Amino acid sequence: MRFSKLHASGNDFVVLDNRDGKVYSFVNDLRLDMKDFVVKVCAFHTGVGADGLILIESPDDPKNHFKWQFFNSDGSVAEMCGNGSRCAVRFAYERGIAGQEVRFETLAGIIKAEVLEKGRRVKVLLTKPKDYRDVTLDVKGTRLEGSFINTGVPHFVVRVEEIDSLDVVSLGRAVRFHPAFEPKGTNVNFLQVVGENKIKVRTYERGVEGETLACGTGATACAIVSYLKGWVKGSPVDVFTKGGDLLRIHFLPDLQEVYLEGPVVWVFDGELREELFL
Ligand SMILES: N[C@H](CCC[C@H](N)C(=O)O)C(=O)O
Repeated sequence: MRFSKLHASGNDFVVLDNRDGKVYSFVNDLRLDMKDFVVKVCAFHTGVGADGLILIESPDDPKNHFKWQFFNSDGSVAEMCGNGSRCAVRFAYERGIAGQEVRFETLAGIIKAEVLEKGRRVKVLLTKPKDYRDVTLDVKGTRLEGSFINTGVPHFVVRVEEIDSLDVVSLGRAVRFHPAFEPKGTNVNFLQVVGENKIKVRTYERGVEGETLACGTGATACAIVSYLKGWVKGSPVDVFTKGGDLLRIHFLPDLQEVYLEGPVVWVFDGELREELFL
């Protein structure tokens, strides 16, 4: 079973072309369910290793170039993924599934994207931010005065003065499973303002259950909350990620359009063998 490995600022994904349903046949023939398949493929050391897995499928509406199924590395399905979108768009562009302007179907709605620099950069029009509200939590003896916002998936965002020494995993896990966000939980983002229209972000990701090197919808959530709070002046906001890459968030003043832009790397192509699943 052919697969490709791509990463967007260190948020890494296994991408498979399932337009002919071959992945489902492969999984069924091995008497697996998709969750088992995803967990085994995304496992570091024993599998390929990735934060998530993306199936590229034929679109329901022929006006769109493709549909995707997005899975976190724990096998859970997420409505959207900003960095995963950038990888999926690069994959579709290079495989001739789409041209420079791309439209694809996700559980969060139709996502439009633009291929830049022959796919080495991708700019994605995300879903309109929604459900914005302030949220104060007491976790592990710490009061977190933050905000909640949905930028395709749910995000809790809190500003801190010093981000590098923060125990993101411990605090992140406590917030991710906090009753305030039941039943589906939330991604957890910490941001530090590091310049005019520049922020640094670290993210504990739902479904990866750990800190990732970048989170596209998380970076966007932090940029939008920073704008709404007046911590930055406006678009574009540069987001420095844990992995060191810079993501650029563009948006209209009324937030009717929000774009995530950044680099994409196509790492390698490979072949999944059945023995991985025995
Ligand atoms: N783990 C997220 C989905 C992926 C989000 C992140 N990788 C991004 O780039 O937006 C969730 O379950 O909400």
